[in-house]
Amino acid sequence: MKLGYINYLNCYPLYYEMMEKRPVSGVQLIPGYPSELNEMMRNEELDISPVSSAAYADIQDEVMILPEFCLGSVGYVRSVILVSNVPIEDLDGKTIGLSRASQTSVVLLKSLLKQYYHIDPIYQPSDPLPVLRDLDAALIIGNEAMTRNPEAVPYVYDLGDLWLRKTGFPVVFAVFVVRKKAMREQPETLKAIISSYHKSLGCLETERDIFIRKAGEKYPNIAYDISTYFRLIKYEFTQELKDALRFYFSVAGASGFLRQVNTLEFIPDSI
Ligand SMILES: C=C(O[C@@H]1C=C(C(=O)O)C=C[C@H]1O)C(=O)O
Repeated sequence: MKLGYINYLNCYPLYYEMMEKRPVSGVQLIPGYPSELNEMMRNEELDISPVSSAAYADIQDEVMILPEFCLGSVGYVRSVILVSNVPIEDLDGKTIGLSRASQTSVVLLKSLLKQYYHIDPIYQPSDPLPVLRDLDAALIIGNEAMTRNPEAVPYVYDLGDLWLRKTGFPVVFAVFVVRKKAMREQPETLKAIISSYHKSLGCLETERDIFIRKAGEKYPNIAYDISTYFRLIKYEFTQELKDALRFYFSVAGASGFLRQVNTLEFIPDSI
């Protein structure tokens, strides 16, 4: 089975067990930016992967969602930010760079600015770590949002925090999906991956110090406290986060930024 891995600190807690301790037999790990994994999932090059929640709208007919895991935040997340040379209210008609690594946060930012700020900026794709000199503002996600950046920026907005304050909802940035075909053909491998994710999250509690140290060794450029970050990211796909995801899809669908998602299709208990 080909299993995607978001090559960011945020995904590490679910993969610690299989990357640092016991590989899951029959599984080939494919690392990438979220947008790359989204694309590979669309092209049937991956069987199971975290994907941007926004990408689920495109592939909803071919996949099912793992009901227990997600990458989310209730408010402040730290790794999804809008950096800007002007206050957010003044971005009408201004140019905003959008990290090519992202899909969920791109749609989230566009929905927020359209529906809640009533402003209409010019968007352009940008490198994951953009040069702000050529832009008025930029959306940055993942590790790139947490590396020490020598460029001083007057305004930094945390999009998890902003979304909660404007809408009252948390954010689910990524969901874990499996192709229906792979689920039918290799249920045992799927179960082994799910079990490894559970064990991994268990290790985050039982051997926290070594876990955090290894995460820091894998991603040495992170400028923030990793232990705190692993508390900000929500890995358990709670009912509150499922409702938040439905809300996100309703806003993004109504804004015309995503295909409508009417139901979240989860894998059955009896795989
Ligand atoms: C919290 C994050 O969530 C992410 C944001 C994503 C997106 O915007 O499409 C996708 C996966 C996650 O990596 C982050 O990148 O820091």
